[in-house]
Amino acid sequence: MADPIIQRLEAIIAERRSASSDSSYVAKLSARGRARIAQKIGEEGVETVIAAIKDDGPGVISESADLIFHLLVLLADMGLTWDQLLAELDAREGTSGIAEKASRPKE
Ligand SMILES: N=c1c2ncn([C@@H]3O[C@H](COP(=O)(O)OP(=O)(O)OP(=O)(O)O)[C@@H](O)[C@H]3O)c2ncn1[C@@H]1O[C@H](COP(=O)(O)O)[C@@H](O)[C@H]1O
Repeated sequence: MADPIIQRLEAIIAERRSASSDSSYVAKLSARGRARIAQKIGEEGVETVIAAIKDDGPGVISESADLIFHLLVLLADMGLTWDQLLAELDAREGTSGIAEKASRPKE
């Protein structure tokens, strides 16, 4: 079960997706389409990497929060949930990382 803050954010994002783009960042970003949402995840990921390389702990926390927020916006756009993501992690628990990689579908 998702953490309460994640549950609240999922509910807020679901509600804000259909708000006015003038008053809501979620609505504005969602209106720009899935490719733009996905691009934001890439941008926030790069900003997290840069903060990590600079050994900037508060920066990593802040950029990671942006990253998770934008991931939630993407999941909502695709009709997916954080609980599904947690279930995937849960299914991997206790397996070796090497074995897990070998069991993944080939890309
Ligand atoms: N957690 C967040 C959150 N984290 C980051 N952001 C926004 O994400 C953006 C990231 O900054 P960037 O500089 O990369 O992007 P930008 O220049 O603003 O926008 P782009 O044109 O580049 O896409 C900023 O505008 C932040 O305000 C967030 N916006 C909203 N939320 C949550 O979503 C809720 C609903 O927000 P609204 O949709 O605005 O009502 C809020 O109450 C918050 O709880």
